[in-house]
Amino acid sequence: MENFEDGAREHLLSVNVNENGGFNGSESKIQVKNLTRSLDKGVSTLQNASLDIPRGKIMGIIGPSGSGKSTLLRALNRLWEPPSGTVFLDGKDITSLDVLLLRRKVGMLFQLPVLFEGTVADNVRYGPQLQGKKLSDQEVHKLLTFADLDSSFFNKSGSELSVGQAQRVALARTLANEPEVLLLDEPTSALDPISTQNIEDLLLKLKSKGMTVVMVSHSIKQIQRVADVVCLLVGGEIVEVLKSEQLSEAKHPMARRFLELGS
Ligand SMILES: Nc1ncnc2c1ncn2[C@@H]1O[C@H](COP(=O)(O)OP(=O)(O)OP(=O)(O)O)[C@@H](O)[C@H]1O
Repeated sequence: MENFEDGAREHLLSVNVNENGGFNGSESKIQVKNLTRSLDKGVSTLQNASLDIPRGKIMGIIGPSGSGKSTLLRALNRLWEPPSGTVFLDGKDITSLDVLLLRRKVGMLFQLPVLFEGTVADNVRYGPQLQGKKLSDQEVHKLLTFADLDSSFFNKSGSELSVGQAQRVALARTLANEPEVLLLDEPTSALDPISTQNIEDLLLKLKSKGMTVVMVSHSIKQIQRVADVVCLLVGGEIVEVLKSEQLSEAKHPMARRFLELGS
Protein backbone atom coordinates (compact mmCIF):
# COMPACT_ATOMS: atom_id res chain seq x y z
CA MET A 1 0.00 0.00 0.00
CA GLU A 2 2.51 2.61 -1.08
CA ASN A 3 -0.03 4.62 -2.97
CA PHE A 4 0.41 7.85 -1.15
CA GLU A 5 4.14 7.82 -1.44
CA ASP A 6 4.29 9.54 -4.78
CA GLY A 7 2.00 11.49 -7.02
CA ALA A 8 -0.78 13.87 -6.24
CA ARG A 9 -1.56 12.78 -2.69
CA GLU A 10 2.05 13.29 -1.72
CA HIS A 11 1.50 16.19 0.59
CA LEU A 12 -0.76 14.09 2.77
CA LEU A 13 2.35 12.05 3.47
CA SER A 14 4.62 14.92 4.08
CA VAL A 15 2.55 16.07 7.04
CA ASN A 16 4.58 15.87 10.24
CA VAL A 17 7.41 14.04 8.60
CA ASN A 18 9.88 15.45 11.09
CA GLU A 19 7.86 14.71 14.18
CA ASN A 20 9.48 12.37 16.66
CA GLY A 21 6.18 10.67 17.28
CA GLY A 22 6.36 10.90 21.03
CA PHE A 23 3.30 12.37 22.62
CA ASN A 24 4.99 13.48 25.77
CA GLY A 25 6.05 16.99 25.07
CA SER A 26 5.48 16.69 21.32
CA GLU A 27 3.57 19.47 19.68
CA SER A 28 -0.20 19.16 19.78
CA LYS A 29 -2.08 19.05 16.51
CA ILE A 30 -5.33 20.09 18.19
CA GLN A 31 -5.83 21.74 21.54
CA VAL A 32 -9.16 21.97 23.30
CA LYS A 33 -9.34 24.53 26.10
CA ASN A 34 -12.16 24.79 28.62
CA LEU A 35 -14.81 23.68 26.16
CA THR A 36 -18.31 23.69 27.60
CA ARG A 37 -21.60 23.02 25.88
CA SER A 38 -24.60 23.94 27.94
CA LEU A 39 -28.01 22.64 27.08
CA ASP A 40 -31.35 23.79 28.43
CA LYS A 41 -32.06 23.81 32.16
CA GLY A 42 -28.42 24.15 33.14
CA VAL A 43 -27.46 20.69 31.84
CA SER A 44 -24.05 20.47 30.17
CA THR A 45 -23.00 18.03 27.48
CA LEU A 46 -19.40 19.07 27.91
CA GLN A 47 -17.97 20.75 30.96
CA ASN A 48 -14.68 22.58 30.84
CA ALA A 49 -13.11 19.98 28.59
CA SER A 50 -9.41 20.54 27.95
CA LEU A 51 -7.38 18.16 25.83
CA ASP A 52 -4.16 18.07 23.82
CA ILE A 53 -4.42 15.84 20.78
CA PRO A 54 -0.92 14.75 19.79
CA ARG A 55 0.24 15.18 16.23
CA GLY A 56 0.61 12.01 14.19
CA LYS A 57 -0.97 9.76 16.81
CA ILE A 58 -4.28 7.96 17.24
CA MET A 59 -6.37 9.27 20.11
CA GLY A 60 -9.31 7.17 21.23
CA ILE A 61 -12.29 8.74 22.96
CA ILE A 62 -14.32 6.42 25.12
CA GLY A 63 -16.98 6.77 27.76
CA PRO A 64 -20.53 5.76 28.60
CA SER A 65 -23.42 6.60 26.31
CA GLY A 66 -24.36 10.26 26.49
CA SER A 67 -21.03 11.28 28.02
CA GLY A 68 -20.35 13.85 25.28
CA LYS A 69 -17.98 11.91 22.98
CA SER A 70 -19.70 12.85 19.71
CA THR A 71 -20.16 16.43 20.85
CA LEU A 72 -16.44 16.72 21.54
CA LEU A 73 -15.55 15.11 18.20
CA ARG A 74 -17.97 17.30 16.24
CA ALA A 75 -16.54 20.44 17.84
CA LEU A 76 -13.18 19.64 16.23
CA ASN A 77 -14.40 20.41 12.72
CA ARG A 78 -17.28 22.68 13.67
CA LEU A 79 -20.10 20.26 12.96
CA TRP A 80 -21.04 21.65 16.32
CA GLU A 81 -19.77 25.23 16.50
CA PRO A 82 -17.57 25.61 19.60
CA PRO A 83 -17.23 29.01 21.27
CA SER A 84 -14.25 30.98 19.98
CA GLY A 85 -11.03 30.47 21.88
CA THR A 86 -11.75 26.85 22.78
CA VAL A 87 -10.46 24.69 19.89
CA PHE A 88 -7.13 25.26 18.13
CA LEU A 89 -5.65 23.53 15.09
CA ASP A 90 -1.90 24.03 14.81
CA GLY A 91 -2.33 26.85 17.31
CA LYS A 92 -5.04 28.64 15.31
CA ASP A 93 -8.52 29.15 16.68
CA ILE A 94 -10.68 27.03 14.37
CA THR A 95 -13.58 29.46 14.58
CA SER A 96 -11.40 31.99 12.73
CA LEU A 97 -10.76 29.59 9.83
CA ASP A 98 -12.91 29.20 6.74
CA VAL A 99 -15.20 26.34 7.72
CA LEU A 100 -14.88 24.46 4.42
CA LEU A 101 -11.10 24.72 4.51
CA LEU A 102 -11.18 23.47 8.11
CA ARG A 103 -13.33 20.48 7.13
CA ARG A 104 -10.93 19.58 4.34
CA LYS A 105 -8.05 19.65 6.82
CA VAL A 106 -10.06 17.87 9.51
CA GLY A 107 -12.05 15.16 7.72
CA MET A 108 -14.73 13.04 9.33
CA LEU A 109 -15.99 9.51 8.94
CA PHE A 110 -19.30 8.52 10.49
CA GLN A 111 -20.73 5.31 11.87
CA LEU A 112 -22.71 4.60 8.70
CA PRO A 113 -21.27 5.54 5.33
CA VAL A 114 -23.57 7.60 3.17
CA LEU A 115 -22.45 7.50 -0.44
CA PHE A 116 -23.69 10.03 -2.95
CA GLU A 117 -25.45 9.00 -6.14
CA GLY A 118 -23.14 7.96 -8.93
CA THR A 119 -20.16 5.66 -9.03
CA VAL A 120 -17.51 4.98 -6.45
CA ALA A 121 -15.14 7.11 -8.57
CA ASP A 122 -17.65 10.00 -8.54
CA ASN A 123 -17.74 9.77 -4.76
CA VAL A 124 -13.95 9.83 -4.46
CA ARG A 125 -13.74 12.81 -6.83
CA TYR A 126 -16.41 14.78 -4.99
CA GLY A 127 -14.28 16.82 -2.54
CA PRO A 128 -11.54 17.91 -4.97
CA GLN A 129 -14.23 18.71 -7.55
CA LEU A 130 -15.78 21.23 -5.15
CA GLN A 131 -12.47 23.05 -5.37
CA GLY A 132 -12.41 22.84 -9.17
CA LYS A 133 -9.90 19.93 -9.29
CA LYS A 134 -10.61 16.78 -11.22
CA LEU A 135 -8.77 13.74 -9.95
CA SER A 136 -7.37 11.60 -12.77
CA ASP A 137 -8.44 7.97 -13.04
CA GLN A 138 -5.00 7.04 -11.76
CA GLU A 139 -5.39 9.23 -8.68
CA VAL A 140 -8.79 7.69 -7.94
CA HIS A 141 -7.32 4.20 -8.34
CA LYS A 142 -4.54 5.09 -5.92
CA LEU A 143 -7.00 6.25 -3.28
CA LEU A 144 -9.12 3.14 -3.77
CA THR A 145 -6.10 0.87 -3.56
CA PHE A 146 -5.04 2.66 -0.40
CA ALA A 147 -8.48 1.86 1.03
CA ASP A 148 -8.03 -1.78 -0.04
CA LEU A 149 -10.54 -1.60 -2.86
CA ASP A 150 -9.41 -3.02 -6.20
CA SER A 151 -10.07 -1.52 -9.64
CA SER A 152 -13.36 -3.40 -10.05
CA PHE A 153 -14.94 -0.91 -7.61
CA PHE A 154 -14.21 2.15 -9.74
CA ASN A 155 -17.49 2.09 -11.67
CA LYS A 156 -19.72 0.42 -9.08
CA SER A 157 -22.58 2.32 -7.51
CA GLY A 158 -23.04 2.64 -3.77
CA SER A 159 -26.01 0.25 -3.80
CA GLU A 160 -23.75 -2.59 -5.00
CA LEU A 161 -21.49 -2.38 -1.96
CA SER A 162 -21.53 -3.97 1.46
CA VAL A 163 -21.48 -1.58 4.43
CA GLY A 164 -17.81 -2.41 5.00
CA GLN A 165 -16.90 -1.65 1.38
CA ALA A 166 -18.97 1.54 1.46
CA GLN A 167 -17.12 2.61 4.61
CA ARG A 168 -13.81 2.18 2.78
CA VAL A 169 -15.13 4.23 -0.15
CA ALA A 170 -16.19 6.91 2.34
CA LEU A 171 -12.66 6.81 3.75
CA ALA A 172 -11.12 7.14 0.25
CA ARG A 173 -13.50 10.05 -0.40
CA THR A 174 -12.38 11.77 2.80
CA LEU A 175 -8.70 11.15 2.02
CA ALA A 176 -9.14 12.71 -1.43
CA ASN A 177 -9.32 16.05 0.40
CA GLU A 178 -5.83 15.43 1.78
CA PRO A 179 -6.83 15.90 5.41
CA GLU A 180 -4.28 16.36 8.16
CA VAL A 181 -6.62 15.03 10.82
CA LEU A 182 -9.19 12.27 10.55
CA LEU A 183 -12.14 12.17 12.96
CA LEU A 184 -14.08 8.93 13.26
CA ASP A 185 -17.33 8.47 15.13
CA GLU A 186 -17.72 4.76 15.87
CA PRO A 187 -16.56 3.91 12.35
CA THR A 188 -16.80 0.15 12.74
CA SER A 189 -19.83 -0.36 14.96
CA ALA A 190 -21.93 -1.40 11.93
CA LEU A 191 -19.22 -3.61 10.44
CA ASP A 192 -18.39 -7.32 10.68
CA PRO A 193 -15.08 -8.33 12.31
CA ILE A 194 -13.18 -8.59 9.00
CA SER A 195 -14.35 -5.18 7.78
CA THR A 196 -13.54 -3.82 11.23
CA GLN A 197 -10.02 -5.16 10.96
CA ASN A 198 -9.68 -3.62 7.47
CA ILE A 199 -10.57 -0.20 8.84
CA GLU A 200 -8.29 -0.59 11.86
CA ASP A 201 -5.40 -1.57 9.55
CA LEU A 202 -6.09 1.50 7.42
CA LEU A 203 -6.00 3.75 10.48
CA LEU A 204 -2.63 2.34 11.49
CA LYS A 205 -1.39 2.84 7.92
CA LEU A 206 -2.56 6.45 7.98
CA LYS A 207 -0.82 7.01 11.28
CA SER A 208 2.41 5.63 9.83
CA LYS A 209 2.09 8.33 7.17
CA GLY A 210 1.79 11.11 9.74
CA MET A 211 -1.98 11.50 10.02
CA THR A 212 -3.50 12.57 13.33
CA VAL A 213 -6.54 10.41 14.09
CA VAL A 214 -9.25 10.93 16.71
CA MET A 215 -11.67 8.05 17.09
CA VAL A 216 -14.78 7.64 19.22
CA SER A 217 -15.35 3.97 19.93
CA HIS A 218 -17.50 1.91 22.23
CA SER A 219 -15.02 -0.92 22.06
CA ILE A 220 -12.29 -0.78 24.65
CA LYS A 221 -10.55 -3.68 22.90
CA GLN A 222 -10.52 -1.71 19.66
CA ILE A 223 -9.08 1.31 21.42
CA GLN A 224 -6.38 -0.87 22.91
CA ARG A 225 -5.60 -2.29 19.45
CA VAL A 226 -5.24 1.01 17.62
CA ALA A 227 -5.01 4.03 19.91
CA ASP A 228 -1.83 5.50 21.37
CA VAL A 229 -3.62 7.63 23.89
CA VAL A 230 -7.12 7.45 25.32
CA CYS A 231 -9.42 10.17 26.57
CA LEU A 232 -12.07 8.99 29.03
CA LEU A 233 -15.22 11.06 29.19
CA VAL A 234 -17.80 10.70 31.95
CA GLY A 235 -20.84 12.95 32.22
CA GLY A 236 -19.37 15.60 29.93
CA GLU A 237 -16.08 15.77 31.79
CA ILE A 238 -12.70 14.49 30.67
CA VAL A 239 -11.82 12.41 33.69
CA GLU A 240 -8.62 10.79 32.48
CA VAL A 241 -6.20 10.88 29.56
CA LEU A 242 -3.96 7.83 29.46
CA LYS A 243 -1.66 5.94 27.15
CA SER A 244 -3.70 3.01 25.88
CA GLU A 245 -1.44 0.45 27.56
CA GLN A 246 -2.22 2.20 30.87
CA LEU A 247 -5.97 2.04 30.39
CA SER A 248 -6.37 -0.56 33.11
CA GLU A 249 -4.85 1.95 35.56
CA ALA A 250 -7.73 4.42 35.18
CA LYS A 251 -8.75 5.71 38.60
CA HIS A 252 -12.10 7.44 38.15
CA PRO A 253 -14.80 5.11 39.59
CA MET A 254 -17.18 5.48 36.62
CA ALA A 255 -14.30 5.05 34.20
CA ARG A 256 -13.22 1.91 36.06
CA ARG A 257 -16.71 0.48 35.98
CA PHE A 258 -17.02 1.28 32.29
CA LEU A 259 -13.68 -0.41 31.60
CA GLU A 260 -14.57 -3.48 33.65
CA LEU A 261 -17.88 -3.96 31.85
CA GLY A 262 -16.59 -3.00 28.42
CA SER A 263 -15.74 -5.39 25.60
N1 LIG B 1 -28.34 18.95 19.74
C1 LIG B 1 -28.60 18.51 20.97
N2 LIG B 1 -29.65 18.99 21.67
C2 LIG B 1 -29.91 18.54 22.90
N3 LIG B 1 -29.21 17.62 23.52
C3 LIG B 1 -28.15 17.11 22.90
C4 LIG B 1 -27.79 17.51 21.58
N4 LIG B 1 -26.68 16.81 21.21
C5 LIG B 1 -26.38 16.00 22.24
N5 LIG B 1 -27.25 16.18 23.25
C6 LIG B 1 -27.23 15.49 24.56
O1 LIG B 1 -25.92 15.65 25.05
C7 LIG B 1 -25.47 14.45 25.68
C8 LIG B 1 -24.18 13.98 25.05
O2 LIG B 1 -24.44 13.55 23.72
P1 LIG B 1 -23.31 12.91 22.79
O3 LIG B 1 -23.99 12.41 21.56
O4 LIG B 1 -22.19 13.86 22.63
O5 LIG B 1 -22.83 11.70 23.70
P2 LIG B 1 -22.05 10.37 23.31
O6 LIG B 1 -21.11 10.11 24.42
O7 LIG B 1 -21.47 10.51 21.95
O8 LIG B 1 -23.22 9.33 23.31
P3 LIG B 1 -23.38 7.93 22.53
O9 LIG B 1 -22.25 7.06 22.98
O10 LIG B 1 -24.70 7.42 22.99
O11 LIG B 1 -23.34 8.24 21.07
C9 LIG B 1 -26.60 13.47 25.57
O12 LIG B 1 -27.32 13.51 26.75
C10 LIG B 1 -27.43 13.99 24.43
O13 LIG B 1 -28.78 13.65 24.59
